[in-house]
Amino acid sequence: MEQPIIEIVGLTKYYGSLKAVDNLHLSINKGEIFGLLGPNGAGKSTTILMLLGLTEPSSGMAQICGINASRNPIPVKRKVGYMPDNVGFYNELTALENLTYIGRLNGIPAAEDRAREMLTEVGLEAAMHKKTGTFSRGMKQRLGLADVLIKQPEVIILDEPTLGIDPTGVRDFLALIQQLSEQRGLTILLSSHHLHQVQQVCNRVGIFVGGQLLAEGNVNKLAAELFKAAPYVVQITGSGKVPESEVLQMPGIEKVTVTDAAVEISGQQDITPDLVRLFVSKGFDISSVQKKSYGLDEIYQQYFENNIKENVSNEKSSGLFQRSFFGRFKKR
Ligand SMILES: Nc1ncnc2c1ncn2[C@@H]1O[C@H](COP(=O)(O)OP(=O)(O)OP(=O)(O)O)[C@@H](O)[C@H]1O
Repeated sequence: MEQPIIEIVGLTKYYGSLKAVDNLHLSINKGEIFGLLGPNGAGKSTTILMLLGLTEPSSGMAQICGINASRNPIPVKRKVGYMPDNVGFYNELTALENLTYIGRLNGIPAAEDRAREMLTEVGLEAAMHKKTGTFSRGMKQRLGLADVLIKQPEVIILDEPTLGIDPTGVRDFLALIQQLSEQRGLTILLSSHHLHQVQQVCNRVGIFVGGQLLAEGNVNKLAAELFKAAPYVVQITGSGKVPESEVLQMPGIEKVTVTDAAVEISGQQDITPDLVRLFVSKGFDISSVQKKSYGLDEIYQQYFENNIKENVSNEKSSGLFQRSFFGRFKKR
C-alpha cells in the first residue's frame, strides 16, 4: 500500500523578487527513490532546504514523516538525514573516530560499535582506521552516507551525491543506495543533473526548470506522454537506395529521416518486421536494425528546450509591448 512520507503542497519561495520555487506540488511514497532533476539554479536546493525546515517557505507547505517542516524543524532533523554535496570531516581523525564523534554528539548509545557497523555497511570496513584526509571523494561520500545512516533516519536526502566521483565509484555508490532503500525501507530523495545515473536507480523523477516542476513520473511514463505522437523509433543502417516514399505509405508511419549514417523511422506502432521486409525487397543491404527507446536524456531535453522557448517568447512579449496584449495570443 502506497503511503506518502513527503507531501509538498503549493510550496513557493521568493528571494526578493526572484521566485526560486514556484507552487510545487509533490508526493513521495515510503520506500521510493525519487530523483530531483534540473539545471543549476532550478530550485532543487531551495526545495530541499524547505523540506528540512532550514529555510521558510513564502507560501505553501512541506510535510515530511507527518511533520510540518517549517513549524517543527527540530523533530524533522531526527527523522531525516541530509547529505550536502560537500561533506566535511576532520582530516586528522580516522573514519572511525570521525563517525564515533558524530554518533556521540547525536547521543547515540555505544556510538563506536554503531560507527563500526555503519562503516562496514557502506563498504569502508578496511579503511576505517585511515585518516579521512587521505580519502578519495568516493570514500568521503560513503563516509557521508554512514554519517547520515548512524542517526537511523526514515528519509535521506542527498544533494548531488555522485559529483566528482569516477564512473566505477558512481556505480558502486548508486548500488549501495539502492540496497539500503530495499533492505531498510528507506525513502531517498536525490538531487542530480547526471541523468543516466538517476535513471538507473530512481523509481520516479521530477524535472525542475526555473523553479517549476514541469513533469514527474517514472521514465517510461514520461517518455510515453512526451513522445506519444510517434513512440516507436527504428534505426536502420546499411547501403542502397532508401525506399522512403513506400515507407511513408505504411500504416502509422509519422516520419522518415535519412542521414549518411542511418535511416530513422518513427511511427505509432512497431512494424519493424514489415520495414525489414520492405528494405530487403527493394535491394537495400541492411547491416543493422535498432529499436530506439527514449531515455531520461531525451525526456529532459524536450522539457528543457520547450521551457527555454517559452521563456524567450515571454521575454519578447513583455519587452516592447504590454504583457496583457500578447497574453491573449500566446498559444502555450
Ligand atoms: N539565499 C539566497 N538568496 C538569494 N537567491 C538565492 C538564494 N539561494 C538560492 N537563490 C537563487 O534561487 C534560485 C534557485 O537556486 P537553487 O540553489 O535552489 O537551485 P538548484 O536547482 O539547487 O541549483 P544548483 O544545482 O546550482 O544548486 C537561483 O536563481 C539562485 O540564484
